[in-house]
Amino acid sequence: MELPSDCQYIEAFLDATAAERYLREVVTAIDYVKPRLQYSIFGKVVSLPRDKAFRADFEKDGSHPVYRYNGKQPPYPKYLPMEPVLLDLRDKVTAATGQRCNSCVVNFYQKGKDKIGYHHDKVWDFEEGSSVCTVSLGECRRFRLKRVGASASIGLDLSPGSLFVLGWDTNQAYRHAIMPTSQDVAPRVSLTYRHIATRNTDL
Ligand SMILES: O=C(O)CCC(=O)C(=O)O
Ligand SMILES: [Fe+2]
Repeated sequence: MELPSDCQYIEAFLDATAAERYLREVVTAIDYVKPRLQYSIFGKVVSLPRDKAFRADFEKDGSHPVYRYNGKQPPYPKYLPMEPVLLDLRDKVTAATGQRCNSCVVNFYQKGKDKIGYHHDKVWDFEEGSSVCTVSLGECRRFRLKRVGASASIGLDLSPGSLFVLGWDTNQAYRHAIMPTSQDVAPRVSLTYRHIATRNTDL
């Protein structure tokens, strides 16, 4: 199925050997926020169905971008500087797409039931007009894009070593999701690179 024109799927962004090597490096380097983050829905507090880690470029004075994905108010997530493996992939992403990226949220989908429900990325902290660039590693999982108000969706299997670019307009007009699966699958890691304008020192 055809993707919207501001999106791009580069299946062989990394070759298979590089994808495996980066997966091992990311698994070794990244500690996720523990316990799993929680959110409230209809008055009930539940854990997110995946693990997350927040990384960004830090200045010498310790200031850094913050992406408040969960609401405009503090507290915002705890950020750490990007590890060398994340910097390395960030540079490859920018070389392939032209998109500058100063932050990376790592998502870890350990089991098939781990997922992300349909959502728009919150853009209040984004550089206006920027795209979200996602590198997938590990298990291949089904991504879906669904136009607001539509029932049909576009499905895409995000394979290890692929790069998906979600354009600004598509993020507004469509919601996106990673579907759960009842199959017994290996873990998947996604590196979601963004260019964030808000800094912790602005808040
Ligand atoms: O894991 C993915 O590929 C998508 C993650 C996502 O949509 C997000 O972190 O906002
Ligand atoms: Fe998203």
